[in-house]
Amino acid sequence: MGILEVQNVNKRFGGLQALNNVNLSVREGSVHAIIGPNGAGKSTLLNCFVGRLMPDTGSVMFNGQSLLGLKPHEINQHGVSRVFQTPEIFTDLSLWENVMIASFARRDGAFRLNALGRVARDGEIRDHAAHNLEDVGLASKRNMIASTLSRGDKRRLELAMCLAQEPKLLLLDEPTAGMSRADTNNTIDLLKRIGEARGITKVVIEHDMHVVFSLADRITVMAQGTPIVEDAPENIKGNPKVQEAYLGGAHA
Ligand SMILES: Nc1ncnc2c1ncn2[C@@H]1O[C@H](COP(=O)(O)OP(=O)(O)OP(=O)(O)O)[C@@H](O)[C@H]1O
Repeated sequence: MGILEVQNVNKRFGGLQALNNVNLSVREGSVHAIIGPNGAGKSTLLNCFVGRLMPDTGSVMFNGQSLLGLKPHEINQHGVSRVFQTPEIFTDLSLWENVMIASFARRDGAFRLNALGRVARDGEIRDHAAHNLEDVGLASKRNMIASTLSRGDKRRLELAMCLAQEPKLLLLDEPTAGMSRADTNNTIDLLKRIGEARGITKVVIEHDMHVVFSLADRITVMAQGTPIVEDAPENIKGNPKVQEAYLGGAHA
């Protein structure tokens, strides 16, 4: 039994079957990549894990509890955090303030900007935020305003905000999209280091195969809304079904 268990999930947008009977089991402590061509349903599936979309049918269980019907912040409080393709950060605030708000949300359940004055005087929150900024390598930039950061640093900041909520499951939606090769490699190292130190289970959606094969210990390949192969990374590349999916052929 995995920490995340998805059974028979279907999601239709009008005439389009975006998810077609999806089953997925994510083992605790693993890095599970979900790959597949554009439009395969990867983001739709992730959205069903975090309360942004409700599947038409099926179940999504995390740690033995159903996530369906819960609000995004309630799912967050269950220990599921998501890093988005476009970082969701407070651009007018300092890095320090951003992470303090996330640390506070861990206790309070929601991001509250109006609590910032009180939060900033809370020693435990300050220490917690400092620790998480340190972990992603942004401690020296903590007083900078978030909007002035490079794209790579913005994503690191968002990661620090996710970590501040102490997730058990971290969902990463193209964590290196738009990054230079150097930044991509730094992010891979960072995610590996954090995974080992904190034992967080990760689900990664990614198009960059260098990232996928550097991080994942299990890969699910989706095509046309359905998982067509699940296997260890070393068995994925040579799989004819995977090659067919990427060449644009309809799967059997
Ligand atoms: N809110 C929506 N309304 C209508 N159609 C949608 C919606 N969201 C996604 N789709 C469609 O559902 C299908 C699956 O989209 P999804 O974004 O999940 O694919 P993906 O595998 O994440 O693709 P990509 O790798 O390009 O991000 C696509 O055909 C997409 O156009």
